[in-house]
This record gives sequence, structure tokens and C-alpha cells, in this order.
Amino acid sequence: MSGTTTIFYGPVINPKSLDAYAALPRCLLCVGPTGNVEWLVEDVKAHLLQETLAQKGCIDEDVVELKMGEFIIPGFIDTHTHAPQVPNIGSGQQYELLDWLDKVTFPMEAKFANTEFAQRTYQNVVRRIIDCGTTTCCYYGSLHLPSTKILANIVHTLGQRAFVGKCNMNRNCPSDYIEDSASSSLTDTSALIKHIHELPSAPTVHAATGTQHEPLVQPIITPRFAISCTGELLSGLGELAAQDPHLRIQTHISENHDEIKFTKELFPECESYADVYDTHGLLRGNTVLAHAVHLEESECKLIKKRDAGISHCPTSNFNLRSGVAPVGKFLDLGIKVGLGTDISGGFSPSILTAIQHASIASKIVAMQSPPSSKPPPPGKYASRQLPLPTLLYLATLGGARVCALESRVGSFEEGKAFDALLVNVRSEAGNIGLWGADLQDIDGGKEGKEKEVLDGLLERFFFTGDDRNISRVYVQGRLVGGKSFRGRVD
Ligand SMILES: O=c1[nH]c(=O)c2nc[nH]c2[nH]1
Ligand SMILES: [Zn+2]
Repeated sequence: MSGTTTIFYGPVINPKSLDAYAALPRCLLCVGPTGNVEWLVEDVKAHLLQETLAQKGCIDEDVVELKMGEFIIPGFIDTHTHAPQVPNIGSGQQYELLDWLDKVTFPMEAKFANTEFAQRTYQNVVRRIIDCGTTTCCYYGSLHLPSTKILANIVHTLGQRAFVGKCNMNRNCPSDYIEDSASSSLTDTSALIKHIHELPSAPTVHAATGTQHEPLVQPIITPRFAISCTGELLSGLGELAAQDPHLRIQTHISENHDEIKFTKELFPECESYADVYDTHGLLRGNTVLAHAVHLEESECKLIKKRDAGISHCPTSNFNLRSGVAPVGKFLDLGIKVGLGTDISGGFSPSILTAIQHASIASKIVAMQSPPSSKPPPPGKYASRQLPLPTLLYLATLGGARVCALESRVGSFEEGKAFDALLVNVRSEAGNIGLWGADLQDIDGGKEGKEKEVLDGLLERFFFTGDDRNISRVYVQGRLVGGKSFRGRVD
């Protein structure tokens, strides 16, 4: 589609805020040649379609009319995952974090010293993640520069929007998987940044304003976590970050009790785990903090003050028995939150699984909260189950905010990128059993009920859907994945 104009007509789900989205059964949406949304009209009755197209000066353009049971939503944003851990998915789940790193994770990541292995593996990893509907991904690579360059190249070739980082880790790691020194770690990080900045990128200019947008693939500073970095290394990374305010930063925080205890022993001069990052210049508006399960009150305040974002990784938090992150509380405090798959602490590459587990995590918090006779006030999330609009928000706009990308992705607005999924819940998608009745309802023209039907389809897609239902994946208007892209029956 890139290079031409494409117009879609049919149901669109458009996130608006933490507690609202627009369900638009008859939306007309135009994607321009640069892959940005050129315009959208929220409700066009079928008999007014041609007239509306004429008003927009698009009388000769082809229109992609969605079939019954198809709808478009913004692409998913995975704010935290580890590309070199994908071959480990589903193994070693008996451990908690620190043992899991030593016994399962570091040995796998060490294999990425071999660039042929990296080339083969990353090709499959990125393809799989795109086909799960992830249009923007924050990737941890291994500590190896050559393999992480390969990861960035593959992401770039396959057309995903992503931040790619090389792990910094120069202490408390096995002898065959550790960086020689702070200075070699910093040198390799700078080399990766340079490499990614030099990847060719099509200019994505806003037609009306002429604004030049950021390239799809960008580097991200990636201190693995405080335990694996000396103060010297963290300071060096902070200095690197200070040179470029657009450079994103990602790391782990406060995932597991033993990890927190060890971190405090290593940095006794710091007031808290969050303060370790802050002291070294690594806590700012484009920092992505994964997990945040056991934050202290003062850390929440500091994170809010610095406007850093949290990647909620519920699958991993359950799987490694780390705990349940108080996401509703973060939202009430105004802290930015998105979702992360955190492979292979998490065992699924799909943000759909993260959505399901975020819902269950919030139900656990709700069940553990004191009973109340009054319903929670609207817009307050601390002690209640996260509703559907909030789950959608976390997977899209919330993630975009965490990545400092909300002006580009996360929802459909004129001038934003068309990063989108065409979802298909028709029976031929292959997980029928649930959908048939609703589709008949739509077929039967449930006059006035179309929005409710669309709400129902979204909910069931979130809780029972999978990549069989993700027919097409678009990034910046370009078709990059999905079931139909793989040439299977659509
Ligand atoms: O879930 C996690 N996965 C990791 O690879 C990791 N490294 C440090 N802390 C971590 N937590
Ligand atoms: Zn992680």
C-alpha cells in the first residue's frame, strides 16, 4: 500500500483515553502515500459513501470495504521484550528471577555470540512478533554488538517500528557472558547507536506541516538492570543519554524481593532502586521501566516527577512468581503505563496474552481490596478490575506514551502513522465457536446495536483471539505481516 492512497470503509476501534474508545461501525479512513492517516470520517452511512468520497476529492480511489466480522484497531505496542530469549519460551519456569537468569537465561543469551545463530533466530523472532500484531516493539538484544546490529537490520528490513538496545552488563554475570569493562560496554553502545542511525529510512513527512518524523527503527540505551552494571557504567550511559534527549532508555526495576535487596546492597548511597537510575541520569520522560512490582511510595513519586513510564509485564510477573504490580494505583497517580510481553519471563510473544493477564492481575488486586458498598468512582483504578477501554489503552496509546511516541502511533488521528491491525473474527479465521452468533446478529442488521456488537467482538478478540484472527499488520501504511500476508487463507 505504501506509495499510494488507500481508503478503508468499515468498523474501526479508536482508543481515546484510559476509560474510553470510539467504536465506529461505519468509519471511512484514508491512508496517504507516506503511510499517515490523511483523514477519517467517523460515521458514513452506506448510501452517503460516494458523496463523502467526492467531498474529499477521492472519487477515483479504490475503497477497501471490510467484510462482516472484520475491524481495524491500532497496532499493539510491546514496551518490553527480550529477542534473544525467544528460543527459551516455556522452559525453566520453576525458577524465580535471579536463579532463572543464571540457570536458563544467561546461557541462552550467550549463544548470540554466534552471528549465524543470531541471523537465523532473529529472523524468525521478529517475523513471529509482527504476526502477533506488534507494530511497535522495545527490544532488548543480548550484550553482543554484532548480533544486536543484526537484530536491528532484520527489524528494519521486515518493516516493524522498534527500539533496539544492546544489553549493558559488566558485573554479577557469568564469566562467558559479561562485558570486559564499563568503557568497552559504552563504546559498543555508541557503535550500535551509530549503526541504527545510519540505517536508510524513508522520510515520513507530514504532508500539511512538513514535519519530519522519527525513523521506524531507533536505538535505545539498555542497562540490563542495576545489579549487572557498575556505577561507572551507569554514569557513562547517563552521559550518553544527556547528549541526546530523544534517545530512549529501558531497564528493569523492582521485579523481585531478592533483586531489590541485592540492588540496595550494591548502591547503599542511593535512597531507593529508582534513585539508582535517577542518580545516574537515567530516569526521564522517555525511560521505560519494566515490572515495577514492589515500588515504594517515594519511588512512585520520583517516577511520576521524572515522567518515566512503566511497562506492565503481568505474564512474566506471574510466571516467575514476582508478584502483582499495582497498575491501577500507577494510573491513579498519573504514571504512564504500557504492556510488555517480557519474553521469556513471559511465555507468549503476543500482547493479547499480556492483555488477558493484565485483566487477571487487576482482578487479583480487586479481590484483595477491602469490600466497598459503593462502586469505584469513574477514572479511579486502584482497587478494581481494569475495564475493556483501559486494557485497549494500555496495549496501544498507553504504550505509545511510554515510548514517547504518542504523537505518531497508538490511535488513529489525522497526521499520525497508520500502524494498524485488520482483525478477522469470521469463522474462516479458524477459531470459530464464539463468533457465529454475533455475526448473524450483525447480518440481521441489529439496527442501532452496531456499537454494542463491536464492543462484544473486541472483548472476545482480546480474551479468546490469537494470531489466526490478525489478518493484516500495517506499519506506517505498509503491509508487513498477518495471516493473509503469509499467503494463507485469509
Ligand atoms: O524479567 C526479567 N528478564 C530479564 O532478562 C532480566 N534481566 C534482569 N532483570 C530481568 N528481568
Ligand atoms: Zn525483561
